[in-house]
Amino acid sequence: MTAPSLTERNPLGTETPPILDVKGLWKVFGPKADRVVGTTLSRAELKEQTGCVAAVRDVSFSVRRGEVFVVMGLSGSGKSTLVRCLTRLIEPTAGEIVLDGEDIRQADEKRLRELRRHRMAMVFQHFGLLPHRCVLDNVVFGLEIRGVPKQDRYVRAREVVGLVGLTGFENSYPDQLSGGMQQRVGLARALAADPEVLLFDEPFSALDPLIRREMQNEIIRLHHEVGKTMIFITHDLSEALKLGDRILIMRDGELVQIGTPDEVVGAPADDYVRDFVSDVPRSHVLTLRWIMRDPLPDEPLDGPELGPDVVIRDAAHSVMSAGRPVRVTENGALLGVVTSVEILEVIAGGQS
Ligand SMILES: Nc1ncnc2c1ncn2[C@@H]1O[C@H](COP(=O)(O)OP(=O)(O)OP(=O)(O)O)[C@@H](O)[C@H]1O
Repeated sequence: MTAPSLTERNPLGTETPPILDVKGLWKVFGPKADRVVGTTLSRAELKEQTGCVAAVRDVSFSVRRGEVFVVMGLSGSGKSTLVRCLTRLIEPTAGEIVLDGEDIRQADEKRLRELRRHRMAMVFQHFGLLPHRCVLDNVVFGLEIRGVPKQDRYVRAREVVGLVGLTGFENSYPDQLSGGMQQRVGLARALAADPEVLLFDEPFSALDPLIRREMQNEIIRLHHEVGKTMIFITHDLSEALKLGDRILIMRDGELVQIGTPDEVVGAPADDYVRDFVSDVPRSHVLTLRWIMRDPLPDEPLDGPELGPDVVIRDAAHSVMSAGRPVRVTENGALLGVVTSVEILEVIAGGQS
């Protein structure tokens, strides 16, 4: 399938300014790492000839303000290294990282600590909650180390505890909470400092599937409420498709594709991505924009209207029962039509 043009279908609008710009980022582990930057050797050749591992190879991307940006790839593809390089928890070997105008690579240690506390906060898989402190005090602790004045700490802590759905549990201790609830405390702690960007490193991979789903929904709800920019690492495609406004797919340290969920599923960049997405029900991810066509000369154009970004599955009932072409319109303009034929091709054509 051919991807609809980016400007047409970018839900956040291409005009949304980036909050984070990464250009030509490399992280090489091993001796004389900087000499390896720019190499075209394969992973095995590099290891054999230099003893180095290029965990991140020439990766460039921008994250837009307010988007959920997912970094996805198999184990060892370089996701954690990439995201840790953003705040220099791992020192990059080469490249540029600019956060809202600030050159992160120029920051000294003191500035880096401030950045990690106030601008780009990381939410880890293990939140490291303090067992002898109750929920509220765990969140307050996060504010304490960020230097928030004492009188403001409890007000803010109560606010974010409410935001993550833990009202009533303020005085509980971590060992009295389920895994999912402990995650919420960690989340509250990160949110309390109100950083511009939240970085999540596989935060839910240790949770059982039901709680995991609950936490994913929680992230979506929180994102709606606070609209914060989030960079989210996962190796789970369904999680990436569910949460991501855009997904960056990595393989062996390299960027393979950046795209919205429907672009990744509808127009995979190569066989690696195609393989990744082969089990995804296309009708659950692709939108009408992908299947609409020009109206035929004699087709009636008085059918119902739907927007181009309606997911095919959600449109199926209306289109199938319309009895005439459904018009796909945007801002009053007719973009194309969809009939049950196009819907059935996706659902029944071996690509549903
Ligand atoms: N400190 C290190 N020294 C040497 N090699 C490293 C180091 N840290 C990571 N690597 C290597 O870099 C590559 C990328 O690792 P990274 O942990 O970033 O991948 P990942 O996609 O996050 O994987 P996972 O999901 O398993 O955490 C791997 O080959 C790994 O072995």
